[in-house]
Amino acid sequence: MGLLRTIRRYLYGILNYPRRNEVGGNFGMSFETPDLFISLRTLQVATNFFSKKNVIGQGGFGRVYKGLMPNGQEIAVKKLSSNSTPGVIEFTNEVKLLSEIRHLNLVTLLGCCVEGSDKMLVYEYLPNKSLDCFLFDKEKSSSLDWTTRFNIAKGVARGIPYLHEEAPMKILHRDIKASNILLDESLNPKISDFGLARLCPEEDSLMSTRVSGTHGYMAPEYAMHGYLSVKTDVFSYGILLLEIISGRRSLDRRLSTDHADLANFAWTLYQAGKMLELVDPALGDHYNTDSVGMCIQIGLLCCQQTVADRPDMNSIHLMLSSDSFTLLEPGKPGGRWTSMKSGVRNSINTLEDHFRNSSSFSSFDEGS
Ligand SMILES: Nc1ncnc2c1ncn2[C@@H]1O[C@H](COP(=O)(O)OP(=O)(O)OP(=O)(O)O)[C@@H](O)[C@H]1O
Repeated sequence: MGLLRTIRRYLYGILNYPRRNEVGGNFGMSFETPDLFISLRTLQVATNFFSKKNVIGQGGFGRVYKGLMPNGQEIAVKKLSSNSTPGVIEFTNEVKLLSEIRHLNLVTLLGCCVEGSDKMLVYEYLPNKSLDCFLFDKEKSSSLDWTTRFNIAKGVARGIPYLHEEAPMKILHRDIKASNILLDESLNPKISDFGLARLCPEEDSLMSTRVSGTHGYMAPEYAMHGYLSVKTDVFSYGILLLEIISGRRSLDRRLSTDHADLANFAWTLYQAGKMLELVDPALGDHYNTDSVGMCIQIGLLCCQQTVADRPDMNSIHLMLSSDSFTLLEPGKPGGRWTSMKSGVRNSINTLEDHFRNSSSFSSFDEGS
């Protein structure tokens, strides 16, 4: 109970500072409270008492429900499982970060609810769900033509540098992957799920005690040694880009060793001068070979083993936006990793320490 009270107090502090009076204007919403808190009762009514019929997704921390607000606005409510202990940290993290950032290619947080053991996040509703629902579904993948895929790749490449360089707080997402790219009615992408996001390290990279993310998208230096930097997001973006081109998952253990790891498979084809064999068969011949070739090369540049050789996200966006960019030859992609280095968990200079020591976290730590 004490912890929940602290979290609530903490969230209240964050959400009312510094724009208590701006919220309605910012979100164009007419919720019953002037801040971001939405009552449990309102969400119960909006989701038909969290009816099974309203379930639109299931994530690692709980179910996602579709809801309808009294003003007619459609919403998505992410309800954290009450027994989800790590979820409390991710929850506070997500609310804090999302309440401060606005971008066309990032999902908008409309509000949150903390009542009793219930913790919920309320987002704008994206009618086309997530990219993975299209990409890895044989029947739906054909509705993603190359122009749409390229537009999605570019949109994500616009959203990440906003997080890295332009947002009020510089942020690492840490979990860029197809299921975290939501699609609006016109299939424009919005990056979601900031549960694992962290403030950008002030130095080039820092160590993280808790290595979290998704297998198959994690940069090897992060998975194995806990080194975290903007280039870990770049690595994940590269994997995502190769998935968008190929319609294949980053890791597919049903395939032979040579084919299971997408980045290595793409690299082998690239070196053999057969990179177009990577293209999703669902695209048939309906794609621009120059544009696809450029994207494969950019994807491979992002996945390089040598961290310093990976481009930053702003450069990637520039490369995708210009035909005349001369791309470097990509080096070897990050190898597969199997275990995390044990010393990582005991590291003193942790990103979590850095995060806690920042003034914005002091109210959370007090009394917890
Ligand atoms: N704002 C939204 N609008 C529409 N659908 C959504 C929205 N948010 C989430 N969903 C759907 O709910 C699913 C689960 O989302 P969630 O972010 O909880 O988990 P995830 O990213 O798939 O997995 P994990 O949390 O384990 O990384 C998504 O894949 C998507 O299909």
